[in-house]
Amino acid sequence: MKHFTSVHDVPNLETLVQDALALKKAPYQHKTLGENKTLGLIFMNPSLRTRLSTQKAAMNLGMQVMVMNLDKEGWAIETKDGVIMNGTTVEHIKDAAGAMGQYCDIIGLRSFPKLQSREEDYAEEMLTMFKQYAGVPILSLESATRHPLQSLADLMTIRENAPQNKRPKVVLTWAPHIKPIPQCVANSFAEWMGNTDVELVITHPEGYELSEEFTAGASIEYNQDKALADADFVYVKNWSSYQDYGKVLSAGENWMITNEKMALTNNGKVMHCLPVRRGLELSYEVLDGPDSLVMNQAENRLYAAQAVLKSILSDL
Ligand SMILES: NCCC[C@H](NC(=O)CCC(=O)O)C(=O)O
Ligand SMILES: NC(=O)OP(=O)(O)O
Repeated sequence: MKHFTSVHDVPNLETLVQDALALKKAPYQHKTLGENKTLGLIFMNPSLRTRLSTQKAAMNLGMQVMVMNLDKEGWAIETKDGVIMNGTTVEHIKDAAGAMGQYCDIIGLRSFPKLQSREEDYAEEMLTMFKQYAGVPILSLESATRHPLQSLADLMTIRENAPQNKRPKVVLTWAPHIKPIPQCVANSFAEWMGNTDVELVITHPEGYELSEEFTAGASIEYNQDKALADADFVYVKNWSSYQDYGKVLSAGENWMITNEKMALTNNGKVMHCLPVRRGLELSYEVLDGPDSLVMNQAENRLYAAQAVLKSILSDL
């Protein structure tokens, strides 16, 4: 694999999932593959899981890792092409990415959407410029529109917990939040599910429709109780509106998943990428209950990252 920024970069999805599950059983099998190779992890936004799991994944493969919180520790970055830089930005992304490419064999980038302009966010300016100017493979650590490392870990988790002899019914449900949150985790999850053999139902209040670019093959059900019927997996996530871009349209009373709602499912399991606002997005009882897969997902982040890095290293 060259870059890893979406499911479309994956040459064979089944091989990648199987590889990740195999690495979970034998994490140190390829501990010299990354010898003398350096991974740079660049963060424009906070992270716990992505930062630590990707760093650990690289260490398991024998790589050296450098981490930089570019938003706080670097020079103020300009992303617009052709502007006269007589304001507050100090260096252009072209020069910053180019320089980082001199020190790293692979670069991971986290760059959230600003949720001001849909056109700007969905153009994936930062990610695209890194690809263009770093001159090395780029690994998305969550970009403006997608979170592919999370989606791979989620797919592993579904494979490990799927019912026997049944095409799993997966429900992606919108959850309440107090502030505008990106669509990227939901976009990416829907897109990955669309590339595998599951029945995907997406449920949310009207106005929260995701871009159809990501939801091909999914059905939309505005009634959450109806959507939950017979579900094997309930993936909980808040997102702000794509149509009325970046807006919170409703408080979403009665949308939080509780044990009572889970009773509508087929002994369904609950998933969330974390971090989660307990008691707002998802109830304590469900998160702490026997059907929660959130720690399973967090664990799988390590092997998802390791499988992706292994694939990129093999093609360097
Ligand atoms: N990397 C995982 C999710 C990141 C982000 N969550 C957040 O921004 C949470 C912020 C808060 O709860 O204040 C999201 O949902 O897209
Ligand atoms: N799930 C996830 O990406 O978590 P972090 O934002 O903490 O990396």
